[in-house]
Parts: sequence; structure tokens; C-alpha cells
Amino acid sequence: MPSIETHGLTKRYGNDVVAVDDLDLTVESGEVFGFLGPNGAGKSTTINMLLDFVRPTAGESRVLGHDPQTNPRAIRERTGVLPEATGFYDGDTARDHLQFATAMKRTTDDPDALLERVGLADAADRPVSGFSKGMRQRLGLAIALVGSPDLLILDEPLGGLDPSGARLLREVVRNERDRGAAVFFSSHIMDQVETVCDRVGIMHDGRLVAVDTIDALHAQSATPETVSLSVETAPQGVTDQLAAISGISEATAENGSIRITCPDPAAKTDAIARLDEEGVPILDIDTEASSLEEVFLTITDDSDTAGANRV
Ligand SMILES: Nc1ncnc2c1ncn2[C@@H]1O[C@H](COP(=O)(O)OP(=O)(O)OP(=O)(O)O)[C@@H](O)[C@H]1O
Repeated sequence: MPSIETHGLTKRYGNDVVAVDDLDLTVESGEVFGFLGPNGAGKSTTINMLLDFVRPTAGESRVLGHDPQTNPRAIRERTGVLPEATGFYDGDTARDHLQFATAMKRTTDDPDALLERVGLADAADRPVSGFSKGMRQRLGLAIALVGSPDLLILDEPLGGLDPSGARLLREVVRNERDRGAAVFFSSHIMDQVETVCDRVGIMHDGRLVAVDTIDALHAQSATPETVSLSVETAPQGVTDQLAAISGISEATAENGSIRITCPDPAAKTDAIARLDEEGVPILDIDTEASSLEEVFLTITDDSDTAGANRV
């Protein structure tokens, strides 16, 4: 049974705004799914419909096998949620919040162990009023983990987190996936999610314009791979020969390095073979794939022509 399944899910506000437009989406159990898109793309509205905080205009969804509109309680009992803006009781401590959350979910989870997991053990007894944005985000994550949920829904979990917080979040996500939970999280920060997602979906203007594995999105990106080949010396004219190879659009040489741009990644092996033929020893090879950020911009800037899977 998929953890999340939507068919034609749509939310309109008035006549002009289509926040989510005909969304068909499946997130399998045990999968980490990054739900990506720029501001206003419809990510939070989708999450709110999955949790029955917002009612759809059309379409249907199932979360952990339940319809959010008829059985929201069954969903919330087995789902850990980190909302985009978490409300806290400012006078209460971090431990108070975890004790309340464990009581609400009727679990025997140890609040201190959860605070330890998100790096807040030292702040357990401090009132939340003095917490920074990142500390609040970590506390929200600890609350989401209460009860070892089957599904984690994290809305912009990276907001306010410093690099060590972002690393910790990725660790938590991996551990939860290894435990068997599905993780569905939204983000507009592409590069932070690359190493942790099994698949990503990219939202743009309410529509899911691409859904695939990260590798497949890279391969479909309009941004070509660049390869730097370290050589002792680049002989006269070698860059022209390389640029003439099919699948290579540009070749330049500077300071013992030949840099080739390969719209067809397979062409780099032809370039290496040509340098071998020319008797040019290659000392090192460094490949730069397009960043997910570039893939994302390619798709959302021109979502009608980008090569990613249409949905
Ligand atoms: N209650 C509402 N009334 C009217 N329009 C709304 C409402 N909630 C959301 N919208 C609109 O729906 C669209 C999608 O908003 P949503 O908050 O889902 O985007 P998002 O992808 O989560 O953006 P962000 O990354 O900025 O959080 C936006 O155009 C937004 O203005």
C-alpha cells in the first residue's frame, strides 16, 4: 500500500488562484520523497490537504490507506508532522513539549532521547521563548518523531537550520527511512535534498512538472556535464579536435587543464580516447554534473520544453 496517493487533487481559491492543479502523486512506503518547488508552487497546500487542514476543490487522496476527509484521525495518529510554522507554548521547556506530545500520542518514547536525536539535549530545560529559529525547527522535528510514525511529513524542514542542523536532519531522515517509514518533505532548497531523496517531484504553479529519481533528472537536464582533464601540456589544436567530437559542444585549455562541455555525457569517453591517440597523458579527471538547483531552474523556467517526465 502506498503511503500517499492522490488522483486529480485540486485546490482553487476563488476564480483566479489554482494553488494545486490536478495532482497525481504516489509516495511508496519506505520512500524518501522530496516535494520541491519555488515559493507559491502549491507545496504547503498539498500537505494541508493530505492532513485535512484544507479541503480540496476536486480530486481525492489516500494517506496510509485512509481518506483525509473521512478519517483524518487515523492518519494523524500514524503520521509525524513538522508544519511550516510550528506553534509552541513559549513558557514551556523543550522537555515539556515532548512530554505533552508523547502523552497525546500515547507512547512511552523518552523525551530526552528525542531531544538528543535533534541536538537539543543541552537545552531540554530551557523555555522555548528563548529558542532561536533553528532550535524551534529542531524541536518541531523531535515532536514529529514521537511514536515512530509510519509517515513523516515535513514542510520546509530546512528553514532556519545551520549546516550542522541540515546534516542532522538528513541523518534523521535516513534513519527513519531505514526503520521503514516514508518521508515526504517539501523544500525550495534543492542542493540540500540531493543526497537524501529516493525520488523528487517538482511543483511549479500548482502543477507537478517532473517526478523522478535525482539521477534521472540530472540525465534529463538541459545543463550539460563539464569534465576537466588534467594534462601536462595541451598540444596546439587539440581543443579544436575535441570540440569536433559529436556530443561535445566546447573545449578549452588553460594551465594544464582541458575543460570539455558534454551535452551527451557519453562523449567524454570519446574525448579521453582521442587524447590517448594523440599521446597526451591524462593525469586526473574531474566531472561536474549539473547541480539539482540548475536542473530545477531548467525545469521551472521552461516547464513546457524540459525533458523530464511529464506527469
Ligand atoms: N488561503 C489562501 N487563500 C488564497 N490563496 C492561497 C491561500 N493559501 C495559498 N494560496 C495561494 O496558493 C498558491 C500556493 O501556495 P502554497 O502556500 O501552497 O505554496 P508553497 O509551494 O507552499 O510556497 P512556499 O514555498 O512559499 O511555502 C499561492 O499562489 C498562494 O498565494
